[in-house]
Amino acid sequence: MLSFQLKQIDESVFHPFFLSLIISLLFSIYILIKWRSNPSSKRTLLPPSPPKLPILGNLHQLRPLVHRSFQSLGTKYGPVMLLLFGSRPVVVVQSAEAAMEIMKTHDLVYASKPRTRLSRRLLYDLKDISVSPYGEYWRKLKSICVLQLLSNKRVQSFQYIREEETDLLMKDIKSCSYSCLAPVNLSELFTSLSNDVICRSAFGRKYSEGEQGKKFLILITELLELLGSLSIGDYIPCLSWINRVNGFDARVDRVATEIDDFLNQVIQQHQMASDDDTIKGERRETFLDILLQIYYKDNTTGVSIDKDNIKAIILDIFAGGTDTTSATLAWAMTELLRHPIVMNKLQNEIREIMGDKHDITNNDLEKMHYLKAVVKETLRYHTPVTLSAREAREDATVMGYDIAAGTMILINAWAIGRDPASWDEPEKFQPERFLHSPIGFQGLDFELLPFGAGRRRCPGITFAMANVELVLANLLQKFDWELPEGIKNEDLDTIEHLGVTTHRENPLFAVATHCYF
Ligand code: HEM
Repeated sequence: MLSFQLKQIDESVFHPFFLSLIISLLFSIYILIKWRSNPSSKRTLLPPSPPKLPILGNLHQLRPLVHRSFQSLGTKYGPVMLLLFGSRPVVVVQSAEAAMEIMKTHDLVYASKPRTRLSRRLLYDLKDISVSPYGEYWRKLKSICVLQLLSNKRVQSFQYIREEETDLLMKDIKSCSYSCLAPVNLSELFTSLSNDVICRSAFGRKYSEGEQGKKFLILITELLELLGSLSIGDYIPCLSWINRVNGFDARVDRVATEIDDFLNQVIQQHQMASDDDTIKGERRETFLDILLQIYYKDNTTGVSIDKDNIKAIILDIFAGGTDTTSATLAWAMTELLRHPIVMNKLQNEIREIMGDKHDITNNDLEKMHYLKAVVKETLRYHTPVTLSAREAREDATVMGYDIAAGTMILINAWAIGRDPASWDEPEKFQPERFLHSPIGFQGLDFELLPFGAGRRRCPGITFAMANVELVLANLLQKFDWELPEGIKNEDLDTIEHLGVTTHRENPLFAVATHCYF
């Protein structure tokens, strides 16, 4: 019996497979010893990492509101953590200091955006600005976008559009809410207003009106919800069948097709309207005209674009300019309704500055310091884009940790805005903290990053803030506000909805109780 076993061992040891295994093992040990004894070789220092499961990595530790899961993991594993989404390494950054290393010190290294199957399918194979890889194409398009639509000068020139749309909103509220003391759906009104202002500025007309318009706004919300979700097939390819079985892929295809149809119509209608206006001599060049001129081979910008490029950029403007602005307005009104003292103080400031004057101008807004503090505090406390994504273009470091090329980086701007290392009582809504503080949201102060920072910083800051300040100031100058009967201020919910933009899960309803115009 014993001899039989030894014979078996002898035979297996000299089997060619085992021989090669032993040789490679000895070789690896030799390489390891040599590597350790060589002082010039560097050992990889990876960021701390929570325990992982095979195949899933850390995905099982994430809840739908991912920014909150990251924050709670961060209390245990620190401000720079390495997670595995399936087999994909993802570094999560949650302190001002670490964010500064990514978005300032090594900004060029981290200037690309992660590519996923989902963003390829929904954003024209990464042809838009927000997910396009760092390079000449992205640089040219972003500069066209800034120059022709989002620069200070352009934003000034759209003042009349903001004023007209804000005026319409006030009249709507007066007739719907104030005249019969009925609750008004502020979330819905903010979405239409934000979309109308950006569409009139960029494309020369509105798209939110009628049944078709309502469908389009729902489509944009659905797009952002899909883009903000974790698609299992992107991280665990062997489980991508789940996306087919649970209907996720079908939903993505439907949204991509419906958006494409809609954008084709936008371009077609724009070209027809432009021809009509040219004949009537009423031509006013829009951002879309400029894109179409580049498309028709006007190569003075040094960039050539096809129709998919145009559609991808229009989509950026629709999505970037609608959801973020309306979410900011809805969160600001939510917190004002939850904090009547703050609301009162803001109303007093606005009404004192305005006196008997009806129309609020840019000059008036400049004097409203408490209004600016309320907006900043809203962006800190309810950061609309909670996570900014980057990809390491080459091997690099963050806070002394090694980061391999291709690693996805997620900067949790929401958690940074609530980091006790940077803020006193971060869980309280206190606009006063900004009254005597130089901290701004332009991307220079890394404890407040609602618009990101560095090369990939949001180009729409001036556009968005001009709109948010004007609408908020008008809402509080022209009306007194209360919650619908039966809801106490402190009971108003702040439940968040998942998506690229984190907005309210439930629409915000309020009643305009007094009207001052
Ligand atoms: C309150 C309003 C807004 C917020 C909070 C916001 C926030 C952001 C954030 C966090 C980013 C990513 C920055 C980064 O990765 O560092 C971004 C990118 C971008 N935003 Fe905004 N945004 C707002 C309004 C707008 C508006 C009005 C537009 C234009 C109509 C716009 C267009 C864009 C574009 C094109 C990008 C991509 C930039 C790039 O990748 O280089 N955003 N925005």
